[in-house]
Amino acid sequence: MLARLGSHHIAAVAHRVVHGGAKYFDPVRVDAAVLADLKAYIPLAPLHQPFALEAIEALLATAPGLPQVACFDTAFHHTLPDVEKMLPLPYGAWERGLRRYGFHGLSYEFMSVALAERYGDAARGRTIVAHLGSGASLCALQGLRSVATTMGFSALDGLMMGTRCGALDPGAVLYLMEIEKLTLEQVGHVLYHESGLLGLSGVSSDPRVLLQQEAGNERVQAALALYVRRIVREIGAMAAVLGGLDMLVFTAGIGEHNAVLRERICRELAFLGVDLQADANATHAPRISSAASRVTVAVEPTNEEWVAAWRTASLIGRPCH
Ligand SMILES: Nc1ncnc2c1ncn2[C@@H]1O[C@H](COP(=O)(O)OP(=O)(O)O)[C@@H](O)[C@H]1O
Ligand SMILES: CC(=O)OP(=O)(O)O
Ligand SMILES: [Mg+2]
Repeated sequence: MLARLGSHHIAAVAHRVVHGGAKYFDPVRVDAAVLADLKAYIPLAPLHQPFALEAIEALLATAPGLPQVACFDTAFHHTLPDVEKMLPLPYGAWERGLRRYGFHGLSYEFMSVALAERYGDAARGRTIVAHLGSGASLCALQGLRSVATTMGFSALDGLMMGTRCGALDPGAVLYLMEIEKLTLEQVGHVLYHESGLLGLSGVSSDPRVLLQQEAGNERVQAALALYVRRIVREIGAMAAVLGGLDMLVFTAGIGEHNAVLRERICRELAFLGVDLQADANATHAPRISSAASRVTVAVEPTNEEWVAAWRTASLIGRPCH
């Protein structure tokens, strides 16, 4: 990487760090003490946290003077009201930091900038952003701030994902461990790596592959149907929290590129006043709702790296281009 940059001066390195725990919200310059804190959150985000921290640690060793800034996926959801943050566990859990943090915050922060630019005040109302990538979540925004989100304490909660289960009855986890005798490690592997689209279909975590094999494969059909159903259910829940819906935005790999799944999701949302314009949806146009739709439906490419770079530049006092 350094060789590729040649003679360019590096002012700082921005990192997307998925979990900032209860301590870190604003971007922070990472030193050995901060790194040690962030390592404590590895069990809360095992698919993400270790890899970001590995990169930071390697650079701390090779270029100790180079500012490195951690930008947190959890930060954007700092505005959630307590009623969304709290988990219905014994109160001590809340005091120990067991609560809904929410993720994909860099993506939602990007949306708060991009949607305001493209739609002005129309984006400041009751908006739901669907970040559908390998991981997937929804964020309900009011005045472009997060008021509800589907991911929780870890990036396992909420929507069904490529290999992650999403929201699951905790009783199922107890059953897997107590009756089926899975160890803690095995159950973690099932929930993070062997569930979701891959687990149900037995074919792939990628909807592109599943859509190709759907005809004649009942497990693939079931996986896609549940994937869509979970999104529809959660959009209904978010709309209830918002008291209605003005704008629905699709982003990330699947949200930006998969017109078939967008169509299947939106078809179930007619009761909210969602109506797609088929050609606009097929070509991934910025606005894919029909003129008659009561809800503006948008496709907006995300850019988490831009947010991390922008935040890092602000922290170290350099302009960001
Ligand atoms: N051109 C495309 N057409 C359809 N789906 C796509 C395309 N590009 C990416 N995807 C989908 O995006 C998903 C990955 O999303 P992405 O946001 O890149 O995830 P992550 O950042 O978590 O790796 C893949 O499952 C794939 O189905
Ligand atoms: C937090 C998370 O799930 O991120 P990703 O979608 O990139 O896996
Ligand atoms: Mg992503």
